[in-house]
Amino acid sequence: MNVAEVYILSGFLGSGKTTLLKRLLEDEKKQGRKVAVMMNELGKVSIDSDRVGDDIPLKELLDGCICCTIQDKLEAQIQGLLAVEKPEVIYIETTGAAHPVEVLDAVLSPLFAHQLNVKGIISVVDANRWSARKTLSPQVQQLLLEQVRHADLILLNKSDELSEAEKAQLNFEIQSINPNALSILTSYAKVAMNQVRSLSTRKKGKAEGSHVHLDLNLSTFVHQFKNPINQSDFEDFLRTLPDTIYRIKGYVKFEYSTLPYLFQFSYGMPLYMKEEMNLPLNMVFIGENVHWDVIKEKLMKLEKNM
Ligand SMILES: Nc1nc2c(ncn2[C@@H]2O[C@H](COP(=O)(O)OP(=O)(O)OP(=O)(O)O)[C@@H](O)[C@H]2O)c(=O)[nH]1
Repeated sequence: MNVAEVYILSGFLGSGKTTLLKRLLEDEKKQGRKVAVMMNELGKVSIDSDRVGDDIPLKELLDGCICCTIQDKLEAQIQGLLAVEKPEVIYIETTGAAHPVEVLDAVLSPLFAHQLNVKGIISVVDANRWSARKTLSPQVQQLLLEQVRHADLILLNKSDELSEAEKAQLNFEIQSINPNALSILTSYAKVAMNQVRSLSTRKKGKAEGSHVHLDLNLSTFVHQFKNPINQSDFEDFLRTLPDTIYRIKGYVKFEYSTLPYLFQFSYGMPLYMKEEMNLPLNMVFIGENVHWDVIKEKLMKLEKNM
């Protein structure tokens, strides 16, 4: 089965994400890999898509932000890409207003989680905007913070506009918020490609037989059920989960039904929707500092109890 690498480019409006994307695509051209790019803009017309070469399939996710209104559309588009274009790598340039957890959530569908290897979230920080962030609304300040906190690689961009003292101060501030990520001072997003490509090599805590990605801060875990389970045992299991599991979604079959349910769990709230057909019983988890091997053990026990 083809597994496509996925890079998520995050960062506030105007921070330099497209500049970075252009660099990454130039490098891909040299490597000769098959690339797909997904972009989304807040408006109807995307200017940035003109900057991508003709030979790269581009799916634009207009009419909204990846994180809120168009999750289903994104899911269908990725599925289409995987089936038709079979890219080796997918770059997702998120809107500057996107929250990294929501983006990761939108990207990972239980329908194709096994076909994607999410290498990491690269956040581009606009150095001047960061320094002046106290003048922004509390919501925007929080978003900037989250984009730093959840990143695996942080580019402190537009450093050409900073003095040496300001550079040191910025680096110090960012590293104290996210000591796990590599942070690099850049000008026009000029980053050494090996620092981008080596993101996955810093994985840790991989559970046996499972797919764990992004182990630095946010991490994801995919479990495949082989059998139906008991619903009340499943709900007991949910109650034992750490509150650093932000999101679960996937298909699960209960003993009383021949068809699966789409299960959604967001910040403690479970939701079930009955499906009309049989689907692979994959369940995707997104969390922070979670011992996935413990979760996996509990999930396997649910199946054994049957
Ligand atoms: N001085 C300076 N300007 C930069 C740097 N990086 C990018 N820019 C400029 O900043 C502007 C925004 O860069 P983009 O790459 O389009 O930023 P973006 O994050 O994709 O912007 P949105 O698509 O609006 O979210 C452009 O005019 C870039 O040329 C840098 O390191 N220094």
